[in-house]
Amino acid sequence: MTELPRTFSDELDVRITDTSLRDGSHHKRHRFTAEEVRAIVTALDGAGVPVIEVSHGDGLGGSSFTYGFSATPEQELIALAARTARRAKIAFLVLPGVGVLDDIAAAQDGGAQVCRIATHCTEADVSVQHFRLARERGLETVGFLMMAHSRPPEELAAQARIMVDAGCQCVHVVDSAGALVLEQVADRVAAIAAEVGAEAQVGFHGHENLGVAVANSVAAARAGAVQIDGSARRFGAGAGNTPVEAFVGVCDKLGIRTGVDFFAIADAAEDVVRPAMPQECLLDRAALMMGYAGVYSSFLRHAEVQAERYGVDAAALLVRAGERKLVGGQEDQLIALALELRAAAESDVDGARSST
Ligand SMILES: CC[C@H](O)CC(=O)C(=O)O
Ligand SMILES: [Mn+2]
Repeated sequence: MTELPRTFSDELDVRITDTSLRDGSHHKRHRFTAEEVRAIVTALDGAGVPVIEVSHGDGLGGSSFTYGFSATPEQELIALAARTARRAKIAFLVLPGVGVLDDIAAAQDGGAQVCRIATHCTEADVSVQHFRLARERGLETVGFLMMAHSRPPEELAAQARIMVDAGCQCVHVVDSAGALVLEQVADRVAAIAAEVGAEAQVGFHGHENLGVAVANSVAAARAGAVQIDGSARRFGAGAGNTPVEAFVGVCDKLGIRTGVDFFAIADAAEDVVRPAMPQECLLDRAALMMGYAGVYSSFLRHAEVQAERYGVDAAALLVRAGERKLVGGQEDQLIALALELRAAAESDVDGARSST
């Protein structure tokens, strides 16, 4: 195995960020209560998870008609999480344009320490002022290159360079669609490490839509990623994220040190996180289609709503979204695609009638 860079401490090979209280927000339609956040932070922190991300699923400012309204204001949840955690750092996500600079300042005032800034993987330039502000304010910074399956490694590396020059301290390969498999992850991590590795870390954020999120996360670590995201019980969009408890168990067996207690995180996932989930994150047909066709995992709930409303199949709608290469922020185009599918189905019926 390639030796892992030891950038955090002599005791840690990879640093895990649990994102159930942010990516899980998509699955829960942004309905987290204060009590759930308190209980989950307490359990994850107790298990030794070093970073816990809390935000609306679409990041700061995401509570809206477009993405769905939060049941509890995210800044309240961030401040509550920061007061609750004894050891873990609290992270938040911001998508420039959805969240604004003032939102970053407010999250830090609430006690958050890690600012994660996400852009589509060809649009890193929109994050420059956000990284600058975050660094000026002394926040730790992470950059998310979302939908990373859609561009080749060298293009991602060029985008990573933009983020790092602006102040990003760790660039994540973000497999938003759960569409990457094994060496496709490793190649992307390695290309970014070759470009920015002397100045910044590389990380990986996986989704389970093709059932390989743990394996992908190991591939990322072996290629040089030192920050790995996951969610206890896979609580995330689509089929969910890399299950933290399984990843920790696999790392224990491979001698990759995460600092997380396997038995404690297994208990947290089962006894605390699962009860807060509306249902398990399923690797069902719709989720599989997202991995196969390369669709944003956060589109799943939106596709289900539009499929129901227009009487079309959610999996077929997601495949069409993949063909059209929709990106985050284009959720409303699912309505147009659902109408197209319905019109196609109606003309099939009319055609069948006129030929009988
Ligand atoms: C809409 C933001 C998105 O959920 C960020 C993320 O976790 C991903 O792209 O996978
Ligand atoms: Mn995600």
